[in-house]
Amino acid sequence: MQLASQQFESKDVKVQLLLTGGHQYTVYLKSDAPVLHSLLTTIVARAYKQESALHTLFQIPIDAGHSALSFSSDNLVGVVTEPPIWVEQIEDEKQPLPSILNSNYIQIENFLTPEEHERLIKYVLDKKANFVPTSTSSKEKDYRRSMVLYSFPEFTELIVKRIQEIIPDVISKLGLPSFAISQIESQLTAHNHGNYYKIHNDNGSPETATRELTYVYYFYREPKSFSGGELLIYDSKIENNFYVSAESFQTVEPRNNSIVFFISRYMHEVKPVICPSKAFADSRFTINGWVRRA
Ligand SMILES: O=C(O)CCC(=O)C(=O)O
Ligand SMILES: [Fe+2]
Repeated sequence: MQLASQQFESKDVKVQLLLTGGHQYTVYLKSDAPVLHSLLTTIVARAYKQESALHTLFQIPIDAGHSALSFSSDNLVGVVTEPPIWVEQIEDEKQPLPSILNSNYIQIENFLTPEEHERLIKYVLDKKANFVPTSTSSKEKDYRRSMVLYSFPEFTELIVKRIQEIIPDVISKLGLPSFAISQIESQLTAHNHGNYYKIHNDNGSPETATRELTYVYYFYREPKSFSGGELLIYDSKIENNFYVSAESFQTVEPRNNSIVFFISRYMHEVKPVICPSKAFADSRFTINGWVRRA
């Protein structure tokens, strides 16, 4: 806060000081006297509840300098000036906007060997008939559209083993304190034309509360026959002492044979996939799941 008193020539001002307890004193000050400026500043500071500005000792000469009027700024309630002195309040530069915490994620390329990747593609094409439509825990309609394969034992073990190998490094790169892992869950999804998953987090229900990290391994047949399907991970901001999702986000490209890790409580969404052929084999595939803490 600043104070801008009008620019005027120095002249005598009759100043009535209103103090706590109903005390009043009248003093005469020059309009450009620093003490007059301090008196007015104190009133403005009180209006803005700036406690730090409210602990000044005022000492004002009275009786032509034969006496001194001393009081603490805490006791100053008001100031009457004659002629009037209007105080213009200039607010400081705008309060900084609530700080945005950029979401942190890591994406690791070439997660599986080319042979494993190829075997996996063959495998999902074989299992097409076992995929079922996805749902969400809230069962909300039109919130999520994709297909999922819940059982794929031939690959679960491989994926979980690979994740276990790198997880300490992932946790440290994400800047998280290490935690004891109880379980690594996995599912296999296919997003085809028009499929998506609207904004959600992965640990918002009692059954999912121990999910600490989400991972998504992306794979598809080359040449790539879809576009879209980006994963948006929303940043956070503090509102009323709570972390809430911000409007800004990080965009993750679902790159073939890459795996992404992020904190399960982050809000995220999958943008609609455009897959002109609509062929299952051209889908955006994932093996994704969650690392649970003990
Ligand atoms: O497919 C993705 O990129 C993310 C999927 C997802 O958010 C989920 O299954 O919870
Ligand atoms: Fe998710």
